[in-house]
Amino acid sequence: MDLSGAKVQELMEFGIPLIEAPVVSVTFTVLALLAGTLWYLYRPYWAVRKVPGPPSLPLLGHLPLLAKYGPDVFAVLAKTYGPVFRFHMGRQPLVIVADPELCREVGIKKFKDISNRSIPSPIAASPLHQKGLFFTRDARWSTMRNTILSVYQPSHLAKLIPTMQSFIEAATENLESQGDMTFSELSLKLATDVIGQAAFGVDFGLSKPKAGNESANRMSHQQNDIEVQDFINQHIYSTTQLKMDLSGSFSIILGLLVPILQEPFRQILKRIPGTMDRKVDQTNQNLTRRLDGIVAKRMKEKSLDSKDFLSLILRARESETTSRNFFTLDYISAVTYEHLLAGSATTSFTLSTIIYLVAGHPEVEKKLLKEIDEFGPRDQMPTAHDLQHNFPYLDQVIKEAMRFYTVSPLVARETSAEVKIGGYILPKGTWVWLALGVLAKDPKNFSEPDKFKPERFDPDCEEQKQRHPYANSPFGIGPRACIGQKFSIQELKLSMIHLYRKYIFRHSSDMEKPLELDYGIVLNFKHGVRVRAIKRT
Ligand code: HEM
Repeated sequence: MDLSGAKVQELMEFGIPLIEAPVVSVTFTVLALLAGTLWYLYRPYWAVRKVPGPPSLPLLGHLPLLAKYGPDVFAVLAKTYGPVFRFHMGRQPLVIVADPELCREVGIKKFKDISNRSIPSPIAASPLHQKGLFFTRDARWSTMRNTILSVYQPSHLAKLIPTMQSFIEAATENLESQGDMTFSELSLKLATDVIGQAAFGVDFGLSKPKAGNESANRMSHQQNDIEVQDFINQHIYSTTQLKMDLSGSFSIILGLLVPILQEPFRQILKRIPGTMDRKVDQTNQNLTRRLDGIVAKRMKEKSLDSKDFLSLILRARESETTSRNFFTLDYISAVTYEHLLAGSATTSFTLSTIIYLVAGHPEVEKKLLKEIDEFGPRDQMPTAHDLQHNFPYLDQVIKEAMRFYTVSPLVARETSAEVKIGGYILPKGTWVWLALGVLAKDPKNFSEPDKFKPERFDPDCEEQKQRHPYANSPFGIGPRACIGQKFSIQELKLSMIHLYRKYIFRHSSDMEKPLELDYGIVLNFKHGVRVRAIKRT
C-alpha cells in the first residue's frame, strides 16, 4: 500500500488503522487455511446433516460416546434417534441402519447402488487386507465372488466333512484330563487348522495334542511348529491390529481423525524403528511374502488335483479369461489369507459362545444331549443331509447363540450413487452401516432379548412366525452376505455333535459373568471362555 502523507493523515483522523500488505496477505492465508480445514472436517458431515444424530466433537466425532457405552452405543442411539441415524467415527460420519426392513432395502432392494464396502482406516493402512473379497469393489468384486462361489458348491462342502471331523476328533481327545481350560483358545486353534487345511491344503497342526515320542519325526515337527507358530503369530498380530477404536497404530488413529494424513504418515512411520506402524508393516510384508510363496509354488505344481480352496480357485481361474485377468497372484494370496482370517476368528468365537451359553443353561443342555444321543451310535459320522435336516434343536441353539453374541455386529457398505433410505437422501460415497447387533437385541422381534432361549427359533413358535425375516442376520444380507456361511455352520454342527457325544461343560470358577468382550473388526473375548470338560459315560 503506497499512501501519500496527506492521505495517511486523513485516514488516521477517521480512526482507520493502517494495515501493511504482508499483514493482509498473511491474514488472508490464515483465513483461507482455516476455511479449508473447516471444509475438510465438515464436508462429510454436511452431506448427511439431515440424518439425525447427537452433537459431535470436531475431529473426535462420537468416539467419546463409543468409549462411554461400548458397542451398546448403537442401541442407545437407535432408541433416541430412530432406525436411521448418524454416528461419527472421528471425522467420518456413518449412517447407521438399525431396522430389518431398511437393512433389506440396503442389502437387497437397492444393492445396485450400495454394492461396495466402505474402507475403514485400519484397512486403508493394510494393502494385504484390502485385496481380499471383503473390500474389493465393483466389477472386480463380482468376478472374484463368482469364481469363489463355484468352490462353495454343496457337493464340495460335503466332501470336507471327513477332514473337518478328523481335526475335531484329534483336537478334543481327553479334554476331561485338562481340568479348567480356556476353551476359546482351543477352538481358535481348531478353527485355524480346519480352515488352513480347507483353504491352503496345509495342516498347521495347532490343535492336535502333541504326541512327541518318535524322535525321528520330532526334529522336523519342531521345525514345522516354529514356522507355523510364527506364521500364525504374525496372522494374529496383523489381525488384532485392525482396531476400530483409538488403540491402533498412530497412522490408523490419524486415519480416523484426519484421513488425508494417514498414508503420508504411514509411509514415514513405517521407516522409523520401534513404531507400531513399522511392526504392522513388517508383519504384513512377511505374511504377504509367505502367502505369495505358497501360491506361486501351487501354481507351478502341474497337477492341481487337491481339493483345497487355493487349488480350486487356481483351477477355476484357469478356465476363464476374465477371472484370470482379475485374479492375479496378489489377489489370490489375499483371498486365501482372508479365508484364514474370516474363517477362524468368527467360527471359533461362535463355537466358544455356544459352549459358554449351553454350560449356563442346563435345560438347553438336556434337550440338546437328547437330540444328539437319539441320532445314532456315537461313532456314526453325520452326512451333509443329516446336518441339514436331523438336528433341528441344534439349529435353534446355534441361531440363538449367534443372535445373543453377534460376532460381526456392524456391516460396512458405501453408496456408489445417490440413494434414498428411510426417507433420507444419501449422496454418492455415503458410508452406510447395517447394525446387525442392534437388530438382534430388538425387543420388537425378540421378547426378553437378554435371555438365551433357543426355542424362540422353533419354526412352530409364534415369535418365529411373526418375526421379520432379516431380524437375525449374523451372516449379513443379500448378494454381499458371508460366503463362508455354510462352511462355518457345517463346522459348528460337526464340532457340537462330537463334543456333546463325549462331554458336558461347566464354567470354571474363574470364568467372569457376564462374558467380557473386546471390539475389533469382529468381537473377541477379553479373557476367554474358561470351562471344565466332564466326560460322559
Ligand atoms: C460364524 C462364522 C461367520 C460369521 C458370523 C460371518 C459373518 C460375516 C458377515 C456379517 C459378513 C458381511 C456380510 C454382509 O456384508 O452382508 C461376512 C462376509 C464375509 N465372510 Fe464371513 N462369517 C463367518 C465365517 C466365515 C468363513 C468360515 C469364511 C470363509 C471360509 C468367511 C468369509 C467371508 C468373506 C470372504 C466375506 C466377504 C464377502 C463379500 O464381501 O463378498 N466367513 N461374514
